[in-house]
Amino acid sequence: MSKRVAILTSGGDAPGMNACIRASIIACQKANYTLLGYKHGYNGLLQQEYIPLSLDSTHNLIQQGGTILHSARCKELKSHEGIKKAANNLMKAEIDTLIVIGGDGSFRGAAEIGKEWKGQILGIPGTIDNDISGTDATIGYFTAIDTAMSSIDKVRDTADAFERIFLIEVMGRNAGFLALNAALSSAADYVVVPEFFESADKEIEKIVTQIKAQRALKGPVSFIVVVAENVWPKGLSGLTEELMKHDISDVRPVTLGHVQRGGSPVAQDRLLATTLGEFAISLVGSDITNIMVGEVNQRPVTVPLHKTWENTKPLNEAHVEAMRTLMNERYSSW
Ligand SMILES: Nc1ncnc2c1ncn2[C@@H]1O[C@H](COP(=O)(O)OP(=O)(O)O)[C@@H](O)[C@H]1O
Ligand SMILES: O=P(O)(O)OC[C@H]1O[C@](O)(COP(=O)(O)O)[C@@H](O)[C@@H]1O
Repeated sequence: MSKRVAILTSGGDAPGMNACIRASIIACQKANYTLLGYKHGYNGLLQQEYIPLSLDSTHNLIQQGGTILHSARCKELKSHEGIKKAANNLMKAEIDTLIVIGGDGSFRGAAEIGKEWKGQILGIPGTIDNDISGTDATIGYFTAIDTAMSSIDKVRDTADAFERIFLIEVMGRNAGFLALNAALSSAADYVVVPEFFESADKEIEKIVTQIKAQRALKGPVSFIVVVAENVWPKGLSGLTEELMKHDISDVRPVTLGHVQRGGSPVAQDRLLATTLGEFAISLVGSDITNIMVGEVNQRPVTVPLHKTWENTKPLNEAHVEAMRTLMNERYSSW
């Protein structure tokens, strides 16, 4: 039976969102569903700002970063009036299924809409932070690791030339996935992640121990500390001040910033986005609702929306072990 499906991208944009939209368009066309795209995240839903999405939109889309539907954060949806308006607009537009590509905040919004609207709601995880429980990875995460890694490689060149200490801030909101994996893949010397951060005092002792031990062994060489955002009190300037108190100066801070959200998606993000987009459309019309589609051990799964934020996703254990041996505790036994 023909269905009217609406899709939107919400919260921080992530490379691969377009690949997911493309897969959804093609799968809808094959199933003979009408697909509409709400623009500007939930703002478009509240303003009834939508466009038809057809095969005309899919050409050269898989490789484009950002999102052709645009994204936004939407304060109004956090109020009960906003939720009611969204539900009402979905009813007026005769939508059967709403697909939300976004992070945990966007899923909270979707779950609230689900309390007021009887249609089907499907979430697809799209965020560079990878901080969503129930899926091994989120769309955009792999590209962001790559972008951060190649930026750190470049900083390493000048760090080596001057034998300097660099502090590099990586995004991730309140999670350390991006920082840890960018640090491991760029052979950084130390990484500060929220999952293991106890206090600035304890952490600074560990960092200084590693820097001094490394220098005692090798002489003046470069040292790269990757720091997850929102962890160190007063950020990189706070950490620079702490290092100066330990007689470590000539430190340079680098904040990678929003460059980490851009760029053409790498193959892993395109594959994840494509399979999740196709899988979501295969569920349209079923009685599965208020769920996120995800991937665990390379298989598609469905997860109740509330579990995506209620459960905390742990860092990969093997990555944590590698972090200890190769970075944070490398010189502990010297
Ligand atoms: N508790 C909530 N109730 C309703 N809507 C929410 C809630 N939390 C977030 N949202 C909506 O989702 C949008 C995106 O959330 P945000 O946390 O900024 O990004 P992300 O989805 O990437 O985590 C918010 O701007 C808001 O419109
Ligand atoms: O784009 P803004 O509003 O500056 O937000 C920055 C935040 O967005 C992100 O890039 C992505 O986070 P979300 O996917 O949760 O929106 C975070 O890593 C960062 O903390």
